[in-house]
Amino acid sequence: MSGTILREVKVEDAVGLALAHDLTQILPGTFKGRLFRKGHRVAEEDIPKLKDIGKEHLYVMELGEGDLHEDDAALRMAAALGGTNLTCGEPYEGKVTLKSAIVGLAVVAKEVVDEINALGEIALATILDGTVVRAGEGIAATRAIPLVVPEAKVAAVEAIAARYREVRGGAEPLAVRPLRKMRAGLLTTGTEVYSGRIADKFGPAVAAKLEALGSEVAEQRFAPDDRQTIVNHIHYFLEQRYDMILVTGGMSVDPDDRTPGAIADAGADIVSYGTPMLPGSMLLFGYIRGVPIFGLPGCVMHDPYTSFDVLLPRVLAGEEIVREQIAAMGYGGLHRR
Ligand SMILES: Nc1nc2c(c(=O)[nH]1)N[C@H]1C(S)=C(S)[C@@H](COP(=O)(O)OP(=O)(O)OC[C@H]3O[C@@H](n4cnc5c(N)ncnc54)[C@H](O)[C@@H]3O)O[C@H]1N2
Ligand code: MOO
Repeated sequence: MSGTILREVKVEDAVGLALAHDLTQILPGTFKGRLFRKGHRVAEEDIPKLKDIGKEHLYVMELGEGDLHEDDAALRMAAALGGTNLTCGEPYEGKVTLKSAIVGLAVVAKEVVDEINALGEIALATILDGTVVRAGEGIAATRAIPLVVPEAKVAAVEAIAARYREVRGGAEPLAVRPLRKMRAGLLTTGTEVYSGRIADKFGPAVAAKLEALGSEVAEQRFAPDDRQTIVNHIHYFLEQRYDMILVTGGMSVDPDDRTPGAIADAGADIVSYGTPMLPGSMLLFGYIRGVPIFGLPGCVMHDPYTSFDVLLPRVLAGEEIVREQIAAMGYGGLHRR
């Protein structure tokens, strides 16, 4: 703080003065929020309420040159970081939240977050990169830790954000990518399903996962555990020009698990067979004539969060999936213990 004067005033003597910051009330289990807004002029009847939340003294503030109030610091940082499809809220208890305006895939540059938080005195908290967000959900929040911070700290945040944009050819440190509506061809393998021995549970589960993200299964077909039959169905889906091909079942180590071999025989470039995440370790991802193709293991049918649920939104957001990205899914990828 350079030149800022913070004077403590007894609440009894504060009548008529403007509050220097939002004041929070916490009633455990019932309420946590702003009781008084910054700038509110203290009235006689406020005194008991202030005492109830533990305030005996209030600050009267004269901001020095080169200093920023927590609200202004949080606003400037949010403005510097915010990108496409994000809206910036008003300061609340010294915090500004960047919220998604759409359903989409959150883009969060971890290196920017880490560099900013290493500065000290200011905080940037985000969700994880690649998370699916709904409209109105927060993806990041900025805040100054002390009530007043040097303006230079905030300028440093602005410089980090600007440098990232410059070095990455205009890429945004925080943004939300919209999800495309894709039409998928779904091939369900398994002689036990094809023959009618058991009812198909994979089709409805996969359709629900696609629909939840605004896409659809355009056509479902069934095949026994026969390599050439699976290849033929994949080629049929290519002729239909579906945006994505999904093949379920037969992904692990039994002699009847024909799917990975069939996907290769069909002519796919396999980005990865095997994904370091549980559930979903037997997932295969590749491209066939530019069309994304997945081999989906049994767990996708019954587990709500698998490697498919990580990769599907990325594909819908238009990302080109590369091997390194799949290899990096192992850290934090154990969800079935
Ligand atoms: N020794 C090992 N065992 C297993 C491994 C492994 O690496 N070594 N991997 C495990 C993982 S991970 C998974 S996931 C499962 C199953 O993977 P698959 O994709 O090969 O699944 P299937 O064998 O085809 O089927 C498993 C189970 O689910 C039933 N199923 C399949 N499709 C349908 C459908 N459309 N509707 C209803 N039920 C279906 C199928 O009848 C089997 O009972 O393997 C682990 N084991
Ligand atoms: O691929 Mo398994 O699907 O990890 O459970």
